[in-house]
Amino acid sequence: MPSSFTQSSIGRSSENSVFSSVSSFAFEAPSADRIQALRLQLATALQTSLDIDQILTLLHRHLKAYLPISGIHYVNGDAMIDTYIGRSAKHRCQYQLNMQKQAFGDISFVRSKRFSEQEMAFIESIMDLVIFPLRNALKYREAMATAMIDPLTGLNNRGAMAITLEREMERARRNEDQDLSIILIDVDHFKSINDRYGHLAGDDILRQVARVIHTSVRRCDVCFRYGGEEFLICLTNSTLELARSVAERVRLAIPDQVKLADRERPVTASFGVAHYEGEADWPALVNRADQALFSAKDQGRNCVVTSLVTEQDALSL
Ligand SMILES: Nc1nc2c(ncn2[C@@H]2O[C@H](COP(=O)(O)OP(=O)(O)OP(=O)(O)O)[C@@H](O)[C@H]2O)c(=O)[nH]1
Repeated sequence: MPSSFTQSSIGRSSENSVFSSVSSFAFEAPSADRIQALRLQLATALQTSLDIDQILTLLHRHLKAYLPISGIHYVNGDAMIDTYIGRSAKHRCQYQLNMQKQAFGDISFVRSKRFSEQEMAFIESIMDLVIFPLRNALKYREAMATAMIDPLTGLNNRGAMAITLEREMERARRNEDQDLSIILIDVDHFKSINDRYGHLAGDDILRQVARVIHTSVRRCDVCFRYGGEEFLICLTNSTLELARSVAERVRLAIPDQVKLADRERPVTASFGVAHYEGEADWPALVNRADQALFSAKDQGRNCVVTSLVTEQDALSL
């Protein structure tokens, strides 16, 4: 842990400089012993979590025992975080969190009554305990996001896919009338593209295909690189017919938008589509899409095949 952190690295926002000189209710500054006890409790509690909302909730809970506050607002533009714990209110006391020239966002304490200088001094006496857990939580969040992204295409990777499919299948199970479909996509004759144009050109084709897939679906649909030259789209609230029409749209867009250097031959892909029918786990659902994809390859490639579940199949799911 860097030891150079000082109180001055918490920048109190200038907008808080307008405060009434007399607090609208009596705030009795805790004794040095009580502050010491709070610091110990807080330090112990805040280091139990790497979740930003949970850290703020713990901070809110501990502070409330000493100082009446309605809520805590935390904003970090770089990390795209804007989160509120508790209730919003008119007055705020805001701090910029900085450590070793790095910014970790702005934190505001809010309530309906103005904060006095004494109260702000009290808040500042514990603020150094907040910055380390928040910094660790931000780093953890960033690491998790990186671990879920395929570096070549920028799409979500297979690990993220397993988590998403399990979550969406669970949701569809809970809400029985909610549809869920997936599309498995495999670039046709990709080995020959690599062989003829080289591996780097092959990589470029994969990036272009990923872009076409990503831009052809709704914002709520999630796209993954399943592996090699295979991609998967998870379509929430989508029937088999809707998923089929999306697959058809992507199928037509690929040869239109993906370009090989010499433009001699179009790049195409084959598609397998499956609707969730109560499978026990995600590999069972992907396996049905894979069988449909296999049929698409067998039927000459550059086509969409949907997986139809017979009554007999449904019984064995
Ligand atoms: N450039 C590049 N190639 C990859 C990557 N991952 C897998 N491949 C190649 O993708 C090719 C896939 O070939 P096959 O599985 O034979 O499939 P295909 O040639 O597309 O044939 P069909 O699927 O039957 O149309 C292999 O040559 C792999 O080496 C990658 O990240 N970049």
